[in-house]
Amino acid sequence: MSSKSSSPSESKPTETPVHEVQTYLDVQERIREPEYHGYDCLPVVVAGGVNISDGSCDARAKIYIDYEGPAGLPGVDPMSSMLLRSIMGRGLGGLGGYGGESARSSRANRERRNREAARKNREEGKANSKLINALSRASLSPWIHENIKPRGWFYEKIRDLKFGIVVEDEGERDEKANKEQEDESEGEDTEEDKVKKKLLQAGTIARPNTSVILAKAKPSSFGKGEETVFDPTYRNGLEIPAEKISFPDASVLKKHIESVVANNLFRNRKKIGKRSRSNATSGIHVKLYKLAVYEKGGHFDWHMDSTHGDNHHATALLFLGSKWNGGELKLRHGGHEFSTKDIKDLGGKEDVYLVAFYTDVEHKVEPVEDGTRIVLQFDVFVDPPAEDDEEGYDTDTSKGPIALAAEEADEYPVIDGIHPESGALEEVAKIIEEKLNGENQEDRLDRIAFPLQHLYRLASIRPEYLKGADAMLYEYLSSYKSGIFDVELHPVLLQEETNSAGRWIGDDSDAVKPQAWVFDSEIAEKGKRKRQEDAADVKSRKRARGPGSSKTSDTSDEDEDEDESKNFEKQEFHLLKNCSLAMVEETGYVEYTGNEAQLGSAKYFGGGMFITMKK
Ligand SMILES: O=C(O)CCC(=O)C(=O)O
Ligand SMILES: [Fe+2]
Repeated sequence: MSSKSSSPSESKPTETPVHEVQTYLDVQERIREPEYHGYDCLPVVVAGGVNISDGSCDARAKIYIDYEGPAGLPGVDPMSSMLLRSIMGRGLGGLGGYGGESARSSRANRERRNREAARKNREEGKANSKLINALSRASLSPWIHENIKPRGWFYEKIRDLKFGIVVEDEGERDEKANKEQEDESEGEDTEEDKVKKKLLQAGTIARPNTSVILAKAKPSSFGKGEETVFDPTYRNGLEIPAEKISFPDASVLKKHIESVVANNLFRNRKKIGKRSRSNATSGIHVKLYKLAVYEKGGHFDWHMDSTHGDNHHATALLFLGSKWNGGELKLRHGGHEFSTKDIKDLGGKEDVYLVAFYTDVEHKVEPVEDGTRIVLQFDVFVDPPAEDDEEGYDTDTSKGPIALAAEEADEYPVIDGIHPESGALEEVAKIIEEKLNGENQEDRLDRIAFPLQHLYRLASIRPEYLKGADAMLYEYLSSYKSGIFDVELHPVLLQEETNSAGRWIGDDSDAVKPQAWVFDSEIAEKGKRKRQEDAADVKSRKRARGPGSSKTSDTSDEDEDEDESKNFEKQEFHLLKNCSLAMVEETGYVEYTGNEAQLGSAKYFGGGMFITMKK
């Protein structure tokens, strides 16, 4: 949704607006581009049964969509997602279907197939909603908040921590500017430059000097699609970049944030299992990004934060002890919501608060009613495992702290009521095992998949970078029964096929309901084959390829042989309501990112977890 006001709870459009359809058309263009194929995504096409590339159909799997949703989850209107609106708005629960359907099929054929699919869905819906339900309950909080209480040991340590703003000496500035113009010099400050800079004291963590800060803060930009823009109707705030903020020693503060974030949001990182408070090498490090200031009327509408590296996975906000009213921070993810309004005393004088969340969690700052709201924003980076160091992160998934914590749900921090329900993970694994390796050989699936709950940069869809519930499920399923499953991660593009009016292709007839299919990466394969044309021999190009062949982009002959042995004829993809994957192609979901434009490799992608039985 491109309009800032069309959040799930705020609007329920009845028609699909044209600009949203345009986004989908853009996506369809993207998937056809050769560069896109280079990304090696598995395009999961939710369509009218028609292959977008040539109208043929090569469906190999059923897609199940969480229609009813698990009972008891705080609801986000399912109509909020364009994709789900299109599919669910027609009152079809647990969509699914068999076989292929060509664009040229007759209407009668389609109707018959639809009736048949609907009947099968009803029969199977019950069984499949069990998996979707269990997956939804295997959930982890995507955020944490901590009141750094006055009189607490840590508050005492940081309350008087001073900081300053680096400014150039006013008198020297013109002279320097002239000199720079003459020299045309750019880059690092010389020793001489540094001398010319001075530090303005900006107060302490508990008592920031508002007037000094306001005098030096500049208007904040934000990323809208591929542009970085200023638009006070979307974001009206001021900021001072990290380079201009100087702490004599911020190590205690940073270590604390690192340890809180590590122990809650990244429990699968190195040494976290030890749960040592003083552990500074938790595999997480934070870097100050900026100081943000909102005065009366200041606000920032819904967005996800832009990322500053493939290993940048969370944002930590330290609310300084200035006084303000309003300006609540709202967070939402996967149907869960949180608001700082519920935190007593936030905005109370000298109170310090910490809120941290994964970068793909949508958030907004409501208008400040009065006072000045001052926040230090930190980027949270996950240290990549050292290349030659297998112990760089916890590879022993059988004892992974997330898996352990999930088994012992009581021990896991329960935040805002979101926590893994004990038993939910085991239930997920059991259902998957039954589907892949059940007694009745005929009914066995070759592969089963579900979406990752978080969004990632393309390069970050890797086991060691998984966030929250994704990390937990990956660990659990990889180690289930000493490793009976192969668990693969793939970027996934969910795609809806509509015509320019936003109608399903073939939607001219009441009888024709949308069918949902998972396609294998045939489209990607075509692009890949084209690239290989010059190099590869004709024979190998003509060979039929299985869907498993999409998992690497640099396919060698050896890989091809291996890929061909994998033939996933029967697969299922289970799509959860409110999952980021279902929303990722909404205009509003990806176009409004944090502080800068989201370009190239910094774009968010959805992913899926694909499970097969180990051979
Ligand atoms: O100040 C806040 O609470 C959050 C600001 C924010 O979301 C941002 O600057 O990206
Ligand atoms: Fe943000």
